[in-house]
Amino acid sequence: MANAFDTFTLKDITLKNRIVVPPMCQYQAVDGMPNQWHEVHYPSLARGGAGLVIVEATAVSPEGRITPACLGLWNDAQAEALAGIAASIRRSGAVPGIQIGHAGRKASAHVPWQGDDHMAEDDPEAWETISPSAIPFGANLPRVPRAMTPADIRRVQADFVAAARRALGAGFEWLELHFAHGYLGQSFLSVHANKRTDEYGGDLAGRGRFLRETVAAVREVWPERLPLTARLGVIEFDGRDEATLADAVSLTRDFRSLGLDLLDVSLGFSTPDANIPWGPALLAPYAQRIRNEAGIPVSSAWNIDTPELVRDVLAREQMDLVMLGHRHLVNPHYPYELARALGVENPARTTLPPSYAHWLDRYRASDER
Ligand SMILES: C=C(C(=O)O)c1ccccc1
Repeated sequence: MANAFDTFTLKDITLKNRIVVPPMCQYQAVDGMPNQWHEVHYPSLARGGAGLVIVEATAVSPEGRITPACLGLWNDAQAEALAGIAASIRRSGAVPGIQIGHAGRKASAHVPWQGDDHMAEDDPEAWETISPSAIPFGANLPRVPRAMTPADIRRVQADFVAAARRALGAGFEWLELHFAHGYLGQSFLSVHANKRTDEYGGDLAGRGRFLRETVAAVREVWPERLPLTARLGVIEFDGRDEATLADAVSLTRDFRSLGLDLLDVSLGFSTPDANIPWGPALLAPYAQRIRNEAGIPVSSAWNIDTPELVRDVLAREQMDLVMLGHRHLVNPHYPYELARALGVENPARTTLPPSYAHWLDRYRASDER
């Protein structure tokens, strides 16, 4: 039975605890390049005590960005700049991870606080969107994407492989393929987005082919000794959940046989009509099902909002790693708060750098006397 401050070893990487800062888009990049925003954001989070910090969705090509302000890993200059981010995460005490992805039909959008919607097709900043089929997401993202040709599929898969190579060269030690949240990978799996009649559509074997092939191709270049993971929407809350979950278990078994080391269990977000039952640790039961039925370690996120929920999802073996995004944005030192709440001895020394722990231990706060 694991607890939040147990170590976790996957291949040659050992995390000092089960706490993960999940990828959370910052929408602060220019031409895919990180800048001072990211140079402050990531080490600040890493200093807080999490075992793993995963850099936000980083596009494998310019058209794979969600917005013009998304990070990219399609050229060497971006890789070089991201190497500095990886090093700063490691220097700050966490393992550096990165999520690479392609936004598919959700691409070419304004940043959330500027509309969160598709840019007009004649907007000079906009670009063509692609997807398995010419079916729009709808709602705030109504643009009809171009249906991908086999050549597009091969090109995008090659872009994932090139980005993985660059991530390795940049010093990242944990790679997550973004196959969730209605982006390109999820769209291939989704019956809402994929109506192809060729080998990349139809039954699960067809709808899963892009994802399986991409896992296999990236595994070829990502060293066996480093964790290769994927974030997958295992449920859509669209009225066909049992079918989606069964597909997700089957596909995850395939991923495992292709060399995937862990699945990051998330939501599909493939349709604007989803009826998501937001609530405490809402995905934990589905994470447990994937963990048990696919026989693979899992992480998961979404409303694991209290120390008691963190304690319980690990104690119940519903997941191996907890992804605490909201809590870290509110308090980058959340692991300290978690350690105190869970009764960990010496919470400051357990979670924070000596420069902080020294003061907290020597001059205790009035509520700690
Ligand atoms: C920007 C997102 C990402 O990178 O996955 C996202 C999108 C929808 C829900 C949560 C997160």
